Amino acid sequence: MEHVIEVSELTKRYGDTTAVRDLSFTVRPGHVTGFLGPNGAGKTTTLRLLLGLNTPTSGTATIGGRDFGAARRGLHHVGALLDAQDVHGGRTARAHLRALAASNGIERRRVGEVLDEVGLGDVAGRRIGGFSLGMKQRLGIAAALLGDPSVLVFDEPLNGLDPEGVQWLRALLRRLAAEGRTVFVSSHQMSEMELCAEQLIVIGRGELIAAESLGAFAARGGSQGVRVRAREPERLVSALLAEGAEVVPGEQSLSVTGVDAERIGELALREGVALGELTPLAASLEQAFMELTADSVDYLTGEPR
Ligand SMILES: Nc1ncnc2c1ncn2[C@@H]1O[C@H](COP(=O)(O)OP(=O)(O)OP(=O)(O)O)[C@@H](O)[C@H]1O
Repeated sequence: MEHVIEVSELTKRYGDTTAVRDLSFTVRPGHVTGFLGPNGAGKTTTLRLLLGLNTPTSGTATIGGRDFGAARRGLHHVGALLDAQDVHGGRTARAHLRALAASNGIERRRVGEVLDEVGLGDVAGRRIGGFSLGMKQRLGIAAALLGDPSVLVFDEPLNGLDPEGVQWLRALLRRLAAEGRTVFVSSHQMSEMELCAEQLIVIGRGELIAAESLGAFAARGGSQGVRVRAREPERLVSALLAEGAEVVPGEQSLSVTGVDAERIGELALREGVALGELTPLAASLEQAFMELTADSVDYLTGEPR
């Protein structure tokens, strides 16, 4: 319970705009949970409410059963990265982290440890103003890790990282979760999440679309049929059509829908047709995400839908 993020009937309105609407979900420790939604879906708003940086219009967002803003338990409990650009450019990376450590009662030696952890050890004495976005993301992650917290909240942390940086961060997120921490990471791109998140919270227009495992989410995309390759397919095609399947011949293979792979295998055996390939085609996570959020890739208006 100590590490659980609980959002309950959360609503945030800005004037006529409802950024988050009656949102409820739970994030548990032990695995990476991806927080997905198209631009403007309300992810940043939700994370700011969770961290006590804004006040909800109604509902609650708690960490470990308590309102994080009011509890003020600091970097030891929750480490967060919201906006990597929001740092004092005149300071060096080391000075920035030392100041944070001092104001949070964290030992100085942690500064060196987290700088090495995020790969900034060699540039610790350089001014942050000269850092690339990717380096600032790494610095923001170092700051979040400073207090060795049990809960980590990152808003779009993969933004600006190069491919090596993306791989590094995915591995770090997975490791932090495997250590038993709660790791909640937002992104507007499914492709960023599918290689590291095990659980997904998907929102659109401020409302919950899905809260489930990656596997369950992928299954929503449905089947895209079965690819079949056979040297002499004519008899198999007749048998498939007789079963009510739809068969679309391609250059090298057949695309079969309406009959599953197991039944196609049985029919091929019965007809004495040798198969070179029998591949059920699953819809990609990206497709499932696009389909489910298709109605929400629009900016919010004050008008009721
Ligand atoms: N301070 C604010 N005042 C007015 N409207 C706001 C404010 N903050 C957010 N909004 C609006 O609330 C909606 C949700 O924004 P939010 O930044 O939370 O979305 P997001 O999912 O994080 O999007 P992105 O991926 O683009 O960062 C948007 O329509 C945004 O314009």
